Parts: sequence; C-alpha cells; structure tokens
Amino acid sequence: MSVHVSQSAHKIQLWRRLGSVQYRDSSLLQRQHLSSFSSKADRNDDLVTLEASPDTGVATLRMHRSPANSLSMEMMQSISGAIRKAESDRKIQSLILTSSLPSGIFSAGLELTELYQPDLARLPKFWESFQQLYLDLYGSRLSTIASIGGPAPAAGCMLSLSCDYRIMTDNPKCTIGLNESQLGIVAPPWLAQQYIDVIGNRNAELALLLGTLFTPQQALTVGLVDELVCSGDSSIDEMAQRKAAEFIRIPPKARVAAKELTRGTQIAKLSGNREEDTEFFCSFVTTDTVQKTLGSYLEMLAKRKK
Ligand SMILES: CCCC/C=C/CC(=O)SCCNC(=O)CCNC(=O)[C@H](O)C(C)(C)COP(=O)(O)OP(=O)(O)OC[C@H]1O[C@@H](n2cnc3c(N)ncnc32)[C@H](O)[C@@H]1OP(=O)(O)O
Repeated sequence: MSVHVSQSAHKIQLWRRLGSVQYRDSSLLQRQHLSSFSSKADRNDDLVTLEASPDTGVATLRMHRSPANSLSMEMMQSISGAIRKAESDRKIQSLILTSSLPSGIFSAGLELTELYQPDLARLPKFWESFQQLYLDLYGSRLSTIASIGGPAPAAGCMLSLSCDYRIMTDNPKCTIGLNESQLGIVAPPWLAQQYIDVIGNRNAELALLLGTLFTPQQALTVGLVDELVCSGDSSIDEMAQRKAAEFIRIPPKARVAAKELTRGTQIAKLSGNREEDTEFFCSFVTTDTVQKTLGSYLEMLAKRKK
C-alpha cells in the first residue's frame, strides 16, 4: 500500500513540475484576447438521454451536447447522473455509451473554455465533476460498452477507457487517444494509468509523450479499442447490443468482482486523493505557460475550421 502512495505522490510531483514555470501569473485575469471563447455554463439538462430496456437489461446513454460533446461541468454531471440512474434500476445490467450528434463525434474531451481563462470559483468543482465521472463510469456495477462512432480525443478517450469494451467505426478521420501533450498539458495520473493498463507501458509512454491520436486501425493494433465496425457491416449499435448481451450472460456478482480485481486499486487511490488532485490541477492549469498554450490551441482550432 505504501508503494502505491509513494508512486502516486511522485507522479503528481512530475505533473506539478510541468506547470510550475510561472504559477498563477496575474495575466490570467486579463481576458484580453479570444473573447469569443468565454466560459459557458450550460443552462439545461438536455445534454444526455438515457433509454433503459428492462426486457434486455441494457440501457443506452446518448450524449448530445452540441457541437462536439465536449465535457463542461454540467455535461459531466449529467453523464454521471444518468449512469447512477441506470445503476439504480436492478433490471439493468449493461450500459452502452454513445453519441447521438449528427456529426458522429463521440466526445471532444474537456470543454476547453472551462480550462482557458477559467472561472476560478468554478474550476475546482469542474475538476471534481471530472473525477466523479471517472469514478462513476470506471467503477460502475454495470457492464459498460463504448460505441465510438467518431473522434474521441483526450477526456473523450477517457470515457471509452472507463468502459469494459470499446467498439469503433473504422473511419480514418475518427481518431482516439490522449493528445494532451499537444495542448501543452498533461493527463492526470489516474487517466494516464488507465491508458497504461489498456495499451501497455511502452505504447502509453510513447503515445503520452507525442500526444498521439490513433486511427481506428492503429487503435485496434495497440488494443485501445477491441473491435472495429466497417461501413457495410452490421451497425455499431447492433454490435454494441450483441456485446452487452454477452456480458449479461455472466452472473452479475462474478462480473462485478472480476472488475474490482483490475480496477479496485486505482479507484481507491483516486478516492483517497481527490482534494490533492484537484489542488494540483487548479494550480497547473492556471499557470501562465499553460494558459498561453491553451489560447494558441483554441486559435488553431478556430482557424482550422475556416
Ligand atoms: C490541465 C490538465 C488537464 C488535463 C486533461 C485534459 C483532457 C482534455 O480533454 S483537454 C481537451 C482536448 N480536446 C481536444 O484536443 C479536441 C479538440 N477538438 C478537435 O480536435 C476537433 O474539434 C474534433 C476532432 C473533436 C472534431 O473535429 P471536427 O472537424 O469534426 O469539428 P470542429 O469544427 O473542429 O469542432 C466543432 C465545434 O466544436 C468545438 N470544439 C471542439 N472541441 C472542443 C473542446 N474540447 N472544447 C470546446 N469546444 C470544442 C469547435 O471549436 C467547433 O466549434 P464551433 O462550431 O462553434 O466553431
């Protein structure tokens, strides 16, 4: 146990060092450019839909926060709420997580306007919602299947990593991975650990350093996704339903106990370290260096669109 604690402390130290170039520089408060990217607080609950089918035991959680299912605080709370709602129905044993946006984008990761020139009172709550979403999805009693019909960068990839099984559309334009380093930021230790657990240490090491976004074929090769759906094959939804049925045939107690074997330690680790993790995130993201890089990244996104 003490080994885990010291390893975790070391990882956080590395994480902190990256952001410690200029700590909480006052220029953060000068909201002079990129004014169109002001922080948004969602005002309605219509961000996700949960459709539960007691006959099959499968619930489908559809994300539809336009335009890219980026994860604002309210979006993360809505997803967490829907997971808990599905879990509270004892007839439900499996959850399919998918997007119903017309673009097909699975999730563009954290809402960048929550990170760039952030509302400092909201920032810790935003991060706690991210931690909570990880704990709710990764630790769910349900068998969880990510049906990934479009891009899933960064925290979008986290959503899929937190599921038990990942099915992706085989379209090279749909990429997946933890690309944080390309934004001048770094994934938190618990998210990096998920990556390591799924694709192995060396693959994760390289991909985290380079901020790699994998094409579906590459993702299949490294084990980041479990199955690809080619256009013309049976639809991704049908495949997800089939996989859900396969999980449901396993006695639930055994299935949940098996999940605990591989995920319990990481879940306990973050659960016991949330305040410290939040503190580090807030100090890291508000450094002048990170803010400048995030500003440039947002500009690049806007230009690319034009
Ligand atoms: C400090 C420690 C924290 C560490 C953890 C970080 C985890 C994260 O999740 S950071 C977020 C990383 N996310 C990204 O890098 C994704 C950026 N987006 C894209 O690469 C692309 O948008 C896409 C591949 C997801 C989709 O490309 P597509 O060409 O189909 O659509 P776009 O025209 O680019 O985007 C549509 C629309 O959505 C807005 N948008 C995209 N991503 C985000 C985002 N993460 N936050 C806020 N808004 C986003 C984009 O600006 C477009 O908006 P408009 O239509 O209004 O122009």
